[in-house]
Amino acid sequence: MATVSLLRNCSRGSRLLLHMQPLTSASPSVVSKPFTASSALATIEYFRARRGPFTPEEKRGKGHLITASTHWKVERIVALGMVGIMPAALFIQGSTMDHLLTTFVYLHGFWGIDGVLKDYLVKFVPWVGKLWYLLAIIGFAGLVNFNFNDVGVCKAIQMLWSL
Ligand code: HEM
Repeated sequence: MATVSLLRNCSRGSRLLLHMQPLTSASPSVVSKPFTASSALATIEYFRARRGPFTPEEKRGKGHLITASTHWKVERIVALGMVGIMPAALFIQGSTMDHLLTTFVYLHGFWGIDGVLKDYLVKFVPWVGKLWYLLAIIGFAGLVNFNFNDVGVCKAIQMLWSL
């Protein structure tokens, strides 16, 4: 269900970007309207992440992407995914599992630390988010490289445990 609504929001978002108009419905008039400053503002408003309160219409997906809540759902899907992937990695190994495990654990850890930094540190060190993004990109690239050009994370964890 969450995936369906995510896909629906993505397709709505891409249609919106194409026409630079807030999408109120699948009305054909949206396609013919010219690009104006107010429609650009409406587009920015549509994508702007905010914490609410949301109207019942917005909660049903009208006029706002509700990016923050979509992000919240994706975070939970990733965390739940790890509950299956971690034990599965004990039995099924290979490059697909290496990349799956890396992506899920890394995304979860990335968002977890990102949340902690935003909650407690950004107030005192405003640039810490940028530093975190940079470190995270370098770290993820390193893991992907390790998966492609070395034994991969599953085998590496196994080798660590057998020491
Ligand atoms: C199956 C394993 C795991 C599950 C189900 C899980 C689930 C969760 C959940 C539900 C939260 C709370 C999110 C929130 O309140 O916003 C969380 C937070 C967090 N997790 Fe995990 N997690 C798992 C493994 C891991 C691993 C392996 C790491 C390390 C890379 C990690 C790092 C974090 C961090 C840094 C936070 C944020 C803590 C905070 O906000 O104080 N988790 N996790």
